[in-house]
Amino acid sequence: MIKIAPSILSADFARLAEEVREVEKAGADYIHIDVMDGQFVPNITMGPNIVKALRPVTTLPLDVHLMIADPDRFIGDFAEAGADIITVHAEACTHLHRTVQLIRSYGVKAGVVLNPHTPHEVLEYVIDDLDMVLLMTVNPGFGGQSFIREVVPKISKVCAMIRARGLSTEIEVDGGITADTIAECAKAGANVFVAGSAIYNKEDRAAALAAIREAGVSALQ
Ligand SMILES: O=C(CO)[C@H](O)[C@H](O)COP(=O)(O)O
Ligand SMILES: [Fe+2]
Repeated sequence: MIKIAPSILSADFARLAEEVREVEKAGADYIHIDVMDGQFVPNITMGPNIVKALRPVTTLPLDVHLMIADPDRFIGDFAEAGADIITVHAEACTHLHRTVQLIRSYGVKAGVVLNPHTPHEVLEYVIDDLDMVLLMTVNPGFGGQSFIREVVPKISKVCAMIRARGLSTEIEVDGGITADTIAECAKAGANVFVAGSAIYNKEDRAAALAAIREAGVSALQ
């Protein structure tokens, strides 16, 4: 099954509620919220206040991607603001296992994100506790970057790891996902696709979302 998670990073921030409602109406599965701190990544975006403001706007799961150093400091704030899924970068956590347990302690789904250069083996001792693995297909920090194709074999490796253990962990990919790049990710085993600029930079967001989903679905047929 293909799930599409529009990233509001490329939405019009002055009309955020309408922008979220528009993609919900267009059939989005998750709302992807990119949190950047100007330290782990060279950009600053949104905090728990935005998650809290958007919580009553949509019934879709809020998929909160934390690109922040030492995320333990803010996990409680994002959980209380209404996040349904919180993903943290393995590269930003000194005690990744502890951080995963902290997310779960709030009853929130937990995910670990890997940068393009980070090997999948880092998941080995936490995978049993994860609801989601997020594989970056760009270096995090900005929307609208080009897809890094070298990550595709890592999708297959994570998929094999999950299947070997009989888990149902979701595999999300993020960065440069379009109707052209989704197919190879879907074939490799990803099932959740973040798309920011490929949806929000288009005039007809519903058509853009449908085209991306259709390309993913036909890749699996
Ligand atoms: O995490 C991110 C960047 O760090 C964003 O989710 C991602 O880049 C989405 O933007 P686009 O689809 O335009 O690449
Ligand atoms: Fe993201």
